[in-house]
Amino acid sequence: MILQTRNLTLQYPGKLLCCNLSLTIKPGECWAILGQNGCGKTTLIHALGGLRRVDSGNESSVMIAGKPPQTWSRRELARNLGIMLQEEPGEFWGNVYEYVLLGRYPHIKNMFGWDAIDQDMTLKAIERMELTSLAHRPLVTLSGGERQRARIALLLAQTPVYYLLDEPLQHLDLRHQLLAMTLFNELARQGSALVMVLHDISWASRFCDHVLMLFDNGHVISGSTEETLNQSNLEALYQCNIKEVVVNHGRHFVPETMPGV
Ligand SMILES: Nc1ncnc2c1ncn2[C@@H]1O[C@H](COP(=O)(O)OP(=O)(O)OP(=O)(O)O)[C@@H](O)[C@H]1O
Repeated sequence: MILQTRNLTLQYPGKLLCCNLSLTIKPGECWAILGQNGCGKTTLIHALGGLRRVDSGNESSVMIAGKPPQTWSRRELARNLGIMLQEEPGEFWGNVYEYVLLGRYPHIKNMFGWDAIDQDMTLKAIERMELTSLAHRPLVTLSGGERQRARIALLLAQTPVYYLLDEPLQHLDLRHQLLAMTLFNELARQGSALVMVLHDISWASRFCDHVLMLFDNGHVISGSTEETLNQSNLEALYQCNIKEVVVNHGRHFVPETMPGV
C-alpha cells in the first residue's frame, strides 16, 4: 500500500503553497514536513488525508493504494489512515480510557461493540503513553501535554498503516517527546508509514529517514534526510543562520543569528 501525490498543487487566493508535488510514501518510511509558519504544512496534511479535495482536471492528485481517499469507505480508510490534526474539533466528555477506545471504532467486529482485544489494545496504548494512572480521569481535566499523549494513544490503538501527524510533539516535555519519537520510529520499523510536521529539526535529523521542505513560494525540496537536511537548505528554508553540530554521530542544527538583526 502506497500513499502518492501526483502533480499536487495547493493554493489559497493569492498564495501558492506547493506546485506539482509528486511524492511516493511507502510503508516503513518516516517523513518530516518542515517549513516556516504559514508555508502550507497543515494544508498538505489535510490534502494527504483526503480532508481537502484536490483534483487536477479529471484526475485525483492524492492516491492511497491507487484510490483517492474520498472513494474509500470511511471505516476502511480509518483502518488504514490515522490523522492527528493540530487542533481537535469539539470536546470529548468521557474519560481517557473511553477516549482512547475510540481508536478501535473502525475495527469493531460485531454488533456487541468492543471486544476483549479492543480493550486490551486500548490499555496497552494508554500504558505505552504513560497514562495508566490517569485512565479514569475525564479527558477535559488533563493538562495540555497529558492530553496530547492521549491523542497519540488513540492513534496507537487505531493501528493504521499511515499516520499523518500535524505537530505531534506540541505540548510534550522533553522526555515525552523522546517517548513519542521512539514510538513513531518503532511503528515505521514494524511497517507503518509516518508523515509528521515538526518544528524541531533535531528530531527530524535523528528519527526521520525522509524530509519534505516547503518554501514560501510553492517551491519544495524532498528526499532522504541524509541528502536534504543540510545547513544551506535549512538556512534558505528558515531565513536565519544555522549551525550544524555533530554529537555522538548525530547531526543537530542550531539557529545562530537573524540576518540583519
Ligand atoms: N481558508 C483559508 N483561506 C485563505 N488562506 C488560508 C486559509 N487557510 C489557511 N490559509 C493560509 O494558507 C497558508 C498555509 O496555512 P497552513 O495552516 O497550511 O500553514 P502551516 O505551514 O501549517 O503553518 P504553521 O506552522 O503556522 O502551523 C497560511 O498563510 C494561512 O494563513
